[in-house]
Amino acid sequence: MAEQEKEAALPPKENFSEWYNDLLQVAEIMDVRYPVKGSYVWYPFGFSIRRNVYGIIRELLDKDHQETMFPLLIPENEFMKEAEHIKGFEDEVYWVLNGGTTPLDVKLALRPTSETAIYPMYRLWVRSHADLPLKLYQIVNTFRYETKHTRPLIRLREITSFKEAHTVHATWDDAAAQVDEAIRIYSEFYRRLAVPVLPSKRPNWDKFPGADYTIAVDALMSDGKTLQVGTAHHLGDNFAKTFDIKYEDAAGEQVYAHQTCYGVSERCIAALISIHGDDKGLIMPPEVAPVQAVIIPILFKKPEAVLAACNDVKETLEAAGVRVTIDDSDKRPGSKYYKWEMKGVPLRIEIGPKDLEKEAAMLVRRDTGEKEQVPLSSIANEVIERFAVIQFSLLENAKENLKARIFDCNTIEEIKEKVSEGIAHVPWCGEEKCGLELDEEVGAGILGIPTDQDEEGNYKCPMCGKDTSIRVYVAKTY
Ligand SMILES: Nc1ncnc2c1ncn2[C@@H]1O[C@H](COS(=O)(=O)NC(=O)[C@@H](N)CS)[C@@H](O)[C@H]1O
Ligand SMILES: [Zn+2]
Repeated sequence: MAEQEKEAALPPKENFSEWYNDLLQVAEIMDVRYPVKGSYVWYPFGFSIRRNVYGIIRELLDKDHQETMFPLLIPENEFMKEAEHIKGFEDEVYWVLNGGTTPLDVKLALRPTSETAIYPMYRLWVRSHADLPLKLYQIVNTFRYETKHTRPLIRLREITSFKEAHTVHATWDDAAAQVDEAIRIYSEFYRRLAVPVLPSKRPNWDKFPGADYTIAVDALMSDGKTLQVGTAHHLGDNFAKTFDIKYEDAAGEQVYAHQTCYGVSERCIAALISIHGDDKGLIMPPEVAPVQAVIIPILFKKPEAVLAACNDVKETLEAAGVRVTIDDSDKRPGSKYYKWEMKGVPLRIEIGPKDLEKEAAMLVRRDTGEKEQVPLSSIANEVIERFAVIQFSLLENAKENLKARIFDCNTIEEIKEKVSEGIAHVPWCGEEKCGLELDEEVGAGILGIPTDQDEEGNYKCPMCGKDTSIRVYVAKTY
């Protein structure tokens, strides 16, 4: 990859939009110059982050799901079967009309999501309650003709990393338990990325087309807007009735199955970049960092001895499973620091003649800048311990920041003021009319009813004044 000729200056993070766009390029995560709107190119460095991040979601799902892959193209007759689903996607679906110069007799949809590709096959696969629960997932590209402003990793027309799980159950309750399990898996997935998320039940007007209800997890981005970073849908037996997915129960009756589906996309990477980065660039949680430690030789004296020590340290760390590199390029140390800080490498290891005299190395944390000299003899333990400390610190800081930016509000004025900084926690009577009017009034929408809705208090809906015991999150969103 062509090295950055000059050290491209990154705007300060408070200019979040410019900071985010420039960082994707300068840190070599995504190249946004591809000539199709809403389609972007992974640089190898960015793709390595994706591989590590999706390795975690696979680890969590593979405990009791199976990974598979369904076709990209969906025949129109299948796609058009589920009325609500079509209504939800008719403006977003791409169609293939020709094969070469031959018009197709059946139009083919590029999957915007795969219910209508998968469920005709589930109809063939599900026969008896012994086949249930069926829990499959795939990680594929999907296509949505987004008309809102497209943004790399956040709002794509080609979603390159769409992890969609589709499960089949004997009863509505079993499917409801699976939706809760999906949100638990997502909360654990995001904890591993040191990204705190808020699970909430979406209001009816914002649920997935064809679902009974939707529970989503939202992350608070550093500009105070929230990003929906995962969703789980209870599909009831709506799709089972449409696609005739039935099983024979213990009494020999044919029963329609109940289903769920749940998905995340590369927004998970947008969230970790946005939440952990700073003015110097990325800060990678160690578990997903393509390079976890970079060794910088300080070569003004005894260069051979220093380089030999650096290679020993690299071998020792590699043997301990650390992703480590030595930057022995002929750049001056300062520009090396700049490059690897930009790429968010969690730990820098400086080794020079003075360190050698003490048989030590200087460890520098990317997240805090803290420097500490450690003995070469225990470098692997010292490095691995610090990864755990960095992970804990990134998550705790992010949790504190989130907590500090959720504001209890009771009046429209308070809500208006607070949604420009973060999330308003607002009483709501539950009426759609009030919910939509609130959105109009304050320019921010109801995210949903927190799943950990603790107290049943008595509040007044800020729109209609009616007594209510529930409060919802309201925020400006991506
Ligand atoms: N245009 C987009 N670009 C990037 N990510 C997106 C886009 N649209 C949706 N997503 C992400 O994909 C997740 C799942 O999409 S969804 O429409 O909510 N749900 C489904 O498609 C269901 N079939 C579950 S997989 C969303 O929570 C959101 O995080
Ligand atoms: Zn109301």
